[in-house]
Amino acid sequence: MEKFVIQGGVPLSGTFVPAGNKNGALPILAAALLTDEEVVIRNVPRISDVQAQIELIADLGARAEWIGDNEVAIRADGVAKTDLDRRLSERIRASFLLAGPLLARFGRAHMPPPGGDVIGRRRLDPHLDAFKALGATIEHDRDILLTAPRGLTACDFLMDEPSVMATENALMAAALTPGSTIIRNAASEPHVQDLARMLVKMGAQIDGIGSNVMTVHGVDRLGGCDHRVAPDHIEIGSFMALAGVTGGELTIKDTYPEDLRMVRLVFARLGLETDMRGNDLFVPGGQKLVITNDAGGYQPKVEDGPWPAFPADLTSIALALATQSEGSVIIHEKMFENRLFFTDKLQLMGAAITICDPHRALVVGSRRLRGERVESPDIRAGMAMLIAALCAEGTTEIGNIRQIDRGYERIDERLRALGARIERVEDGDRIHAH
Ligand SMILES: CC(=O)N[C@H]1[C@@H](OP(=O)(O)OP(=O)(O)OC[C@H]2O[C@@H](n3ccc(=O)[nH]c3=O)[C@H](O)[C@@H]2O)O[C@H](CO)[C@@H](O)[C@@H]1O
Ligand SMILES: C=C(OP(=O)(O)O)C(=O)O
Repeated sequence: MEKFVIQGGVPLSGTFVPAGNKNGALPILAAALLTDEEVVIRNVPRISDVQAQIELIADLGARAEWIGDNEVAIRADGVAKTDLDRRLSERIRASFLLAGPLLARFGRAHMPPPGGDVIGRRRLDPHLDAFKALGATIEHDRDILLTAPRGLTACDFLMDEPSVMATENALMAAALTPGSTIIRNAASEPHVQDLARMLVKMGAQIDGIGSNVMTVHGVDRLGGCDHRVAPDHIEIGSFMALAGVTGGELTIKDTYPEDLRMVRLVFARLGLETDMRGNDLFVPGGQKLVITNDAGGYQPKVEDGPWPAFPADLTSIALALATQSEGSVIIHEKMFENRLFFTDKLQLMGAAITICDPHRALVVGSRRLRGERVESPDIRAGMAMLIAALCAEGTTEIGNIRQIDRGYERIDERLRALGARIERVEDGDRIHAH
């Protein structure tokens, strides 16, 4: 096991190029199973979740390999089975994204339970409802067996919640189902939009990309394509907060400004001002972070929600940022039951955080943090601890950093390039982590 050892107190400054979107690359890789032609995918983040997805696809019999530092080529003309490897499936949540393509192309998918962040129950019902609406038969024990021996049928269905991955599974299945499928109450996150754009390149026609009603005009055969994954707005938000709490001046290159509007609005409310310079995002250095109250001087809140609301994966990062902002704010994690259960680690470092209920935390900011030994339970909690450690006094050790490596490419190397004092070391002396 490895850990990070961080010396806090150094401003993070310089120019940063964000990686491709983790949650965009994972469905885009899965979509390559929809065709027997070659698919080339660029700007793929080199993270462990992507590696697991590539291994899952290769295990099915497809050719799937890195052809460059961040480029992957997949040719699924040799798929020999539709049963996912159990050990690989339980490593990532995104393994379940192989269900839609396998069901649509081969009429069958045997899905072991997926893995992923343990931040809530993470129901799969919206996926199964979509497959059922498309005409699949479902046998659900611990594993899920999906079959459609006579193929899928275009339909008009309403999701009971705008599930991101269920929308992506439905999009992929419908793209290879002749006829017009309407997906209502669909998710519209940037990665859902990016997947839809790729499916259009492969030969599907999709109306309503970016809205909550999409009509997929599916076909009986999809072609290969060459697709570049959009930049990761969650990583960009993470580095905005890293610069903000350390007082650094940071330029983040080649963003998609439309994907950053809500992040910038909420972070500005927490006192972090940023400017767009074309597609580059500029974080001025030395900002004094002050929380803006609601009109009338009332206490503000930050709450997550389906796009275009504030993204759930930045809730932990917003909470860490808020510990450094003068004032107080309620952080309301509405979508996941357990995401906030990491805040005890920040409290141990000196943050003034009160858990009001499982979904809400009151943060009273501008407390000086001190280095501690902590352990990360999930990807974004790990990033929150990195944010806290980089602005704390003294030394912090963060254990279980494989969680951070799941979602952030070469994070220590890229932080050092901005001036951070961070080392990746063997966690020989098991830290008495909190
Ligand atoms: C691999 C991948 O892409 N993972 C992302 C994907 O997970 P995933 O697709 O699994 O997440 P879902 O969008 O299905 O739902 C996330 C959670 O929010 C709840 N929910 C959802 C919609 C709603 O209106 N109300 C509500 O409470 C769900 O019950 C679930 O508990 O989307 C999540 C929400 O953006 C992100 O945190 C994950 O990083
Ligand atoms: C929750 C996340 O990932 P996953 O759904 O893959 O667990 C995340 O990317 O923050």
